[in-house]
Amino acid sequence: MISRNDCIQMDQADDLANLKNEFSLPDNVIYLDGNSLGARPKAALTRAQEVVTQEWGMDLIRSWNKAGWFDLPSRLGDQLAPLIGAGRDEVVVTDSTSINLFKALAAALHMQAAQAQTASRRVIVTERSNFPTDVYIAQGLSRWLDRGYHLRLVDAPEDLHAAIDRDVAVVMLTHVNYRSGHLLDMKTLTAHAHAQGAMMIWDLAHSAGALPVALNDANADFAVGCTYKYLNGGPGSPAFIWVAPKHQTQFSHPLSGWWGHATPFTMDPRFTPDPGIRRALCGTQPIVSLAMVQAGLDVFAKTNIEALRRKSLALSDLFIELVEARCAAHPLALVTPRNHAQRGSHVSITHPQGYAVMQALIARSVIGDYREPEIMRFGLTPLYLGFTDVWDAVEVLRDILDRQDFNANQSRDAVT
Ligand SMILES: Cc1ncc(COP(=O)(O)O)c(C=O)c1O
Ligand SMILES: Nc1ccccc1C(=O)C[C@H](N)C(=O)O
Repeated sequence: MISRNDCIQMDQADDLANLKNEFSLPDNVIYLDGNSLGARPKAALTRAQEVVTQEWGMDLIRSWNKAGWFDLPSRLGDQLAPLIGAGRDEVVVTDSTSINLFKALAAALHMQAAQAQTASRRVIVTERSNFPTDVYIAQGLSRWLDRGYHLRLVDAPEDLHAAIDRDVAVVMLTHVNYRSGHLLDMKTLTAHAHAQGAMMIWDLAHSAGALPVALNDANADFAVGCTYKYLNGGPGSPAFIWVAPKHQTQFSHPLSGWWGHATPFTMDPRFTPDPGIRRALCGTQPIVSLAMVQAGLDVFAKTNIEALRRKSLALSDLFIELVEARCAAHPLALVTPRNHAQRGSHVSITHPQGYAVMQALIARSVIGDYREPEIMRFGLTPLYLGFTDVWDAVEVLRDILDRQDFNANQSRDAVT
């Protein structure tokens, strides 16, 4: 069995170990929640100071031009694009994932309704276990359109193929499931959706910055995702939206605000969409928060996503192996697939007292989170975690379980 010393040696041999220095993390905390809120890049503080004191404080309104605030959604989109297999002028960083999904779904339904072969289709396919906001947005939009659109909720990844048939207008899937950590095969599912005449939207919330994504190669239609998880943009930092180049001129969504206009400062009462990806914008962006996204993205310029993926899988393999070996006496069950091709960058494990056990871990500075039902989630973020951290985290888990050192009557916080 792997020892702590082995882990120390693995850290010493790890080319990516230095990247941890790019982040500010409290001493003695083992942070296993980068899948929900990424750690703070050190550069974020300097950047925030610059934006607040110089750009806002001194340059005031001039910063929309001088500091490039107005172009920031596109500049950051271009910087993010290579991480998701997209090109220049294909991505903007803006709004929230929920809102971007609304735009993408509205645009996809609109495009399908405009084609004779697909106009009568009314089914939107997603997974029942998708992150609830995705399901809610699709339900909300369907209700609002009032044209009979409805969701087909699929219960298991292996049932997706059969559920995507010729009644389907749009398939809307999350690449890595927030709860199970299950990674879907983007290329195969996209090809199948297209073969059935459906359009394909991917939510990359748990894959952007966590593993290589190849949107153009997979021939996907639209994608959205957030920047506050593996991209380390900060709490509530704006999300992104990608529109395949071939769809950009038809991409039309109902949130046609002035930032999506071709010439916003002509103040024309008629809406003429920007010819390119900026038509996906709506209105004024939270510049201070948006500026932090750059600090997160800059870290990726110092490494590459393939190397990060290799380390992420090595960390999650180690975590699974150690939990199974050291906590074998306890009622734990692995939810996340063992197969690398089906695993994202977090590992989910159930325990009947999952919430209480997670609170006990957090009290001992091993920070993960909890999702219903009974799931403890552990994010294995290769940018700032080492192999010894994994060993130490499992040791704390073992100790808590062996000594039953958790409070089964633990009351729930608002955020779990
Ligand atoms: C798959 C997925 N989509 C969307 C979201 C969140 O969307 P929003 O940032 O709009 O709250 C999350 C997590 O919060 C998520 O896991
Ligand atoms: N945005 C948040 C705000 C508060 C608490 C959690 C989140 C998350 O991002 C949850 C995450 N999407 C999840 O996979 O559970």
